[in-house]
Amino acid sequence: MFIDIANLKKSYRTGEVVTEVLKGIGMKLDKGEIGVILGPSGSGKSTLMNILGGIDRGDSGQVLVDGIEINQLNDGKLTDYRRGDIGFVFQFYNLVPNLTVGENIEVVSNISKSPLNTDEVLAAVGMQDKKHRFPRELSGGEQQRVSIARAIVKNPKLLLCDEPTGALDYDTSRSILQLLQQVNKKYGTTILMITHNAAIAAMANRVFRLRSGEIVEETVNQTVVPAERIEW
Ligand SMILES: Nc1ncnc2c1ncn2[C@@H]1O[C@H](COP(=O)(O)OP(=O)(O)OP(=O)(O)O)[C@@H](O)[C@H]1O
Repeated sequence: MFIDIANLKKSYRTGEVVTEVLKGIGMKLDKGEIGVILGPSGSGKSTLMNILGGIDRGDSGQVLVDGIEINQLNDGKLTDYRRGDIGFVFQFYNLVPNLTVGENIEVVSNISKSPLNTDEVLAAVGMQDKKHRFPRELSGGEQQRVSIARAIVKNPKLLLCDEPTGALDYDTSRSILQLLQQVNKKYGTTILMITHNAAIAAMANRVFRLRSGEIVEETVNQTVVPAERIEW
């Protein structure tokens, strides 16, 4: 099992008030699979993703990723894990505005242990012709393609996507989802994606429904639907 989470709990304290955000989460995902986390606003999706990505820590429970118990790593090791093993894609692309597309990718590949080739990755996301453009000269969908290229150039073990199509129109969203499925096939990258959109669940191997900090339903899709055939 590539991701194996058991009884994960997380609370936040604001002044005197303690809010239990994750109440004993258990979930598993195999290597090379696509997982989708569905759930309403405030259900704990980003908190779970942040713990898996080494941005935050759980209070208790097990978070095994590729055999590493990340909840037990010291700060330095957790940073290495986050930098080396995890690719992030967010709703807003967070590209560096005064760097070109190629440079945005190279700042990551330059500090990676075994990066993929920048031109190869740009070709994989269909952006090879825009290498010398600046982010402001690109559409939202194109910027998201670049942010996916930047996430995969380090050849991450796990790609975490938080509402990757949240800011995009229908057709562009579908092309980005298609791209994520292609990345999953081409590089064998395990992908975990947060979304509000239940229709997107059809493209995943496993679907986890989160409500108030608990997984209330897990579905295994026997047939994974290609993103270009998903409609909503
Ligand atoms: N750093 C923090 N300090 C205090 N409370 C927090 C913190 N981060 C998250 N929370 C609270 O934890 C709960 C879950 O937040 P989280 O961002 O994980 O939800 P979400 O499912 O991702 O929501 P959304 O879909 O709106 O992004 C919310 O009630 C939020 O206010």
